[in-house]
Amino acid sequence: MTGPPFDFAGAVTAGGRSSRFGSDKALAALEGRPLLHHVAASLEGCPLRLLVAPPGRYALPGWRPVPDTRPGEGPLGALEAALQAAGAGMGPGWVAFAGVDMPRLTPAYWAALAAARTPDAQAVLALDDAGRPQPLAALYHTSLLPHVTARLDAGERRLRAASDGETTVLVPFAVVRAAAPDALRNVNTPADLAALGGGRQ
Ligand SMILES: Nc1nc2c(ncn2[C@@H]2O[C@H](COP(=O)(O)OP(=O)(O)OP(=O)(O)O)[C@@H](O)[C@H]2O)c(=O)[nH]1
Ligand SMILES: [Mg+2]
Repeated sequence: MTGPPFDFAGAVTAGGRSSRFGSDKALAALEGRPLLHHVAASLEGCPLRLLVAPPGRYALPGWRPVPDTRPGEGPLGALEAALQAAGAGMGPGWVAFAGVDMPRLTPAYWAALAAARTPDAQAVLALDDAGRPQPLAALYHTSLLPHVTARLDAGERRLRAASDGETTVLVPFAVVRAAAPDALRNVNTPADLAALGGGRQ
């Protein structure tokens, strides 16, 4: 699947341990393709595509491998690596940052988030059906990098600490659902994958 041309970089983070899944969930199959490919397909329209993962673990044609700045420290560290690489690769701008375990993300989902950007915004997060912001399928601006680095240096590891309220735009679930009904489905366990119709590879 090829998406529309986007004006933001895409970054997939795939450096986790898949401890709840029990084997590498990036490679688990859904509809004959690994989860990694599903997520990447939603971002094929990005002019710069970044895969934040341990060097050599995956090969994804057209995607630039980016090592973690803080290997094994979690997705906030991966966001730091993605913002750094995006800034170096394209200058200041927006980055669509996605977990490898969100196979129902689509170009329409990213377009809906992009349409919600405001001039002062530094992050755009979707709300789920319970009103919770979703930081693992969100847009972040490269101007957040110093803040992310400072939080990491202070010991923070929660991805939701990446942005603060004042410059974060929240997209209502109704808008998300209209664009991509299952976009926020997340695979943490084999049961999550089975619920989407997939199985372990
Ligand atoms: N690059 C990078 N990605 C990470 C890291 N830790 C987690 N992730 C990714 O962040 C996303 C969400 O993390 P989780 O759902 O907790 O995935 P996980 O850590 O592999 O799984 P669990 O071990 O079951 O928590 C997934 O895409 C992971 O691959 C890390 O240290 N580096
Ligand atoms: Mg984890």
